[in-house]
Amino acid sequence: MKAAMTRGGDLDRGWVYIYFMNLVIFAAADTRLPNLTCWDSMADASKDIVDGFPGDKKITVVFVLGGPGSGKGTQCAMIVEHYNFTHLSAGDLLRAEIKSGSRNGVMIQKMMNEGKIVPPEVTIKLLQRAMLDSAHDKFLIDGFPRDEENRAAFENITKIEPEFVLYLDCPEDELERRILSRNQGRADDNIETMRKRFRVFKESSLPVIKHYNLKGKVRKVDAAKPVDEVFEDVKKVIFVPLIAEV
Ligand SMILES: Nc1ncnc2c1ncn2[C@@H]1O[C@H](COP(=O)(O)OP(=O)(O)OP(=O)(O)O)[C@@H](O)[C@H]1O
Ligand SMILES: O=c1ccn([C@@H]2O[C@H](COP(=O)(O)O)[C@@H](O)[C@H]2O)c(=O)[nH]1
Repeated sequence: MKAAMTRGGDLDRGWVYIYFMNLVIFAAADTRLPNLTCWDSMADASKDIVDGFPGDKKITVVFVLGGPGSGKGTQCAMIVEHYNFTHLSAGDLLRAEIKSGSRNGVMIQKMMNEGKIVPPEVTIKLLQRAMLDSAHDKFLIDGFPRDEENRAAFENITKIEPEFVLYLDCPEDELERRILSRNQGRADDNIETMRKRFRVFKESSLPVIKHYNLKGKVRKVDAAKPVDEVFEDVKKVIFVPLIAEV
């Protein structure tokens, strides 16, 4: 009897064990639910980088490329005063991402400090969000795409090809002089990082310019001249024949 009771007790304990194990499994499944939801919402969050642009709105993009300090930001600011364009600087968007404390911030900061190019999925997502948030349909995209990987990814994801590329051509010694006297507190404006950035420009960004040149899409300007003279060339040679002044 005692043995039977014990066996019975063992059986009871067995059922209790199974019951609790089931509870644990259900509870575990339950705690996984928010994770699954989180994955779903992550998929949603990344949706905007894979779906191109909504509607039939025609988006006009001009890429503005040139070495570090060639005057991309300066010329873009002048262009938006005269033409109906919105200026998006890839570098500024990345710096804002660092400041926002996002989980990519540390990685972006490290890449920038070394003059390296941030992975396309990060930069394209920021650009695409900025374009979607804007009511505009004409964009000057400054400092992007920095390499062939970024160029191909941008075209594949957004289905946008630039109208043309504004290439600000400037020799290295002038770029160095400008960067070292810019005085905006940028961590990458020092001689060592500047040289790395220039090397990356030659090795990775020039092939992008060559790619578009083969398609007849590059408008090159001598950016070593004084600011106003560069703008005269930008204006007369490039924008006037193509786009009406506002
Ligand atoms: N044509 C020019 N002549 C002399 N100085 C210039 C000229 N254009 C811009 N600068 C100056 O050179 C510095 C770099 O210019 P800017 O920030 O416009 O270059 P950038 O190409 O946007 O640089 P980065 O790629 O590093 O962001 C600034 O201090 C700016 O005032
Ligand atoms: O498409 C881009 C643009 C920029 N970066 C990184 O940012 C720095 C600074 O860019 P600026 O255009 O000079 O403001 C650049 O050296 C890269 O490290 C990038 O990775 N991708």
